[in-house]
Amino acid sequence: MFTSKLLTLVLVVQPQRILLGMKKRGFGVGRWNGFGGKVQPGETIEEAAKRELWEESGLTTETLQKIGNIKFEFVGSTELLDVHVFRTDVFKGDPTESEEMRPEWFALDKIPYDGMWPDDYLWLPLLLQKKKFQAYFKFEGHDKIVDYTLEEVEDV
Ligand SMILES: CNc1ncnc2c1ncn2[C@@H]1O[C@H](COP(=O)(O)OP(=O)(O)OP(=O)(O)O)[C@@H](O)[C@H]1O
Ligand SMILES: [Mg+2]
Ligand SMILES: [Mg+2]
Repeated sequence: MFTSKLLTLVLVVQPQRILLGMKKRGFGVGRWNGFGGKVQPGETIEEAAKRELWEESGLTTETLQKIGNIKFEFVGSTELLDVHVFRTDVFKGDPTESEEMRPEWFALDKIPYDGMWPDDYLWLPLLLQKKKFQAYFKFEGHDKIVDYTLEEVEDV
């Protein structure tokens, strides 16, 4: 009865800053987020993560670290989102605006949590500390978390 949609999310981190993109269209429009999207048939999750990073930010990377898995449920919807979260500290290229995202660097103490999905505030600090995590969030609409679990894990 519940179906699940595989998605990727990549956060590009440097010692003092993080790259986020302003979503210009579609799901999450108007919010800052990492880069990512739907895994396509015939692709591994990691391949999809690299492809979406390239399409949305113009950056390439060889070295994605698996860092988190988040399941999202939206009240009234039978489609769960299964988001695989990666971190990379090594990349090539210059951030370039795409049709989907406008990239911008943020100092690590100036992350725009108020302009992000409300769950990000809870797990992004773990990612920044390179702590692996597993999480579940239940949303009512797109602004309100009504239930969640978040735990650090040895392996994602
Ligand atoms: C609910 N709380 C959430 N918190 C943080 N991030 C969230 C999220 N819910 C979805 N996400 C991310 O949002 C992107 C959606 O995918 P999305 O960009 O629409 O897909 P894709 O790039 O394939 O889009 P196009 O079809 O080309 O427009 C994708 O990275 C996914 O991980
Ligand atoms: Mg996307
Ligand atoms: Mg995309």
